Amino acid sequence: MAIVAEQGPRVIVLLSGKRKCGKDFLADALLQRLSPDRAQIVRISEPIKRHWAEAMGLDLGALLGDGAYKERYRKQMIEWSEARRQEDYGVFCRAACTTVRRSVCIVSDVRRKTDVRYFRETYGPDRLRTVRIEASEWVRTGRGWQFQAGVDDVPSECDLDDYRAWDLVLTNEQPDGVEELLDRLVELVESAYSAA
Ligand SMILES: Nc1ncnc2c1ncn2[C@@H]1O[C@H](COP(=O)(O)OP(=O)(O)OP(=O)(O)O)[C@@H](O)[C@H]1O
Repeated sequence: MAIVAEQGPRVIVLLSGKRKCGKDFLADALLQRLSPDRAQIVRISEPIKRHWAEAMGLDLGALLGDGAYKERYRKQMIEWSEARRQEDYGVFCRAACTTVRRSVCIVSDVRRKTDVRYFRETYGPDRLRTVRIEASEWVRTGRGWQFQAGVDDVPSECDLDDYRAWDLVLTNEQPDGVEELLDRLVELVESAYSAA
């Protein structure tokens, strides 16, 4: 039986979606709207990339960015991290959360049902809000997405495709529609904040 943390953030927003749907983009924009004094972004992939950068002598900053560099190592990182998760499904969520200091935590790369489970068990369901970001393959291709076997057809990309309990589903396709998406995200956070 998991023990729910009494301390920690007042609201946790979990962002999920296919590659290049705009998870990082919207997380950054939401952070600016809420203010970095109050909110922060947490990436479950950060401890994975840190491990890889150290073990392989790679550039951690480039691995964390949205450029081509991380794509070179994505498949290997997925395989390595999958093996670690088999032993302990919360291993990377726990490691990523050691940096949590602010009252609103935006987790920008939720990929598995066990990620959602970890946050629900650790912080309790009342503080949690889940968001699915959608964009068509056409739009994602325009942002640099290309199908890659071993990346786009494995659980890290597909495990949440059949999850239906999202608190909010957003379509992020229009550059001029961002303000409306942010309004809806802020509303979700503020309602959770006042209820907490
Ligand atoms: N609404 C938008 N308007 C303009 N550019 C956008 C929008 N959404 C995303 N982008 C751009 O598309 C690219 C991919 O977005 P982003 O890196 O946020 O995707 P992601 O879902 O985090 O991808 P990955 O899963 O590969 O990390 C980035 O260059 C980002 O700036």
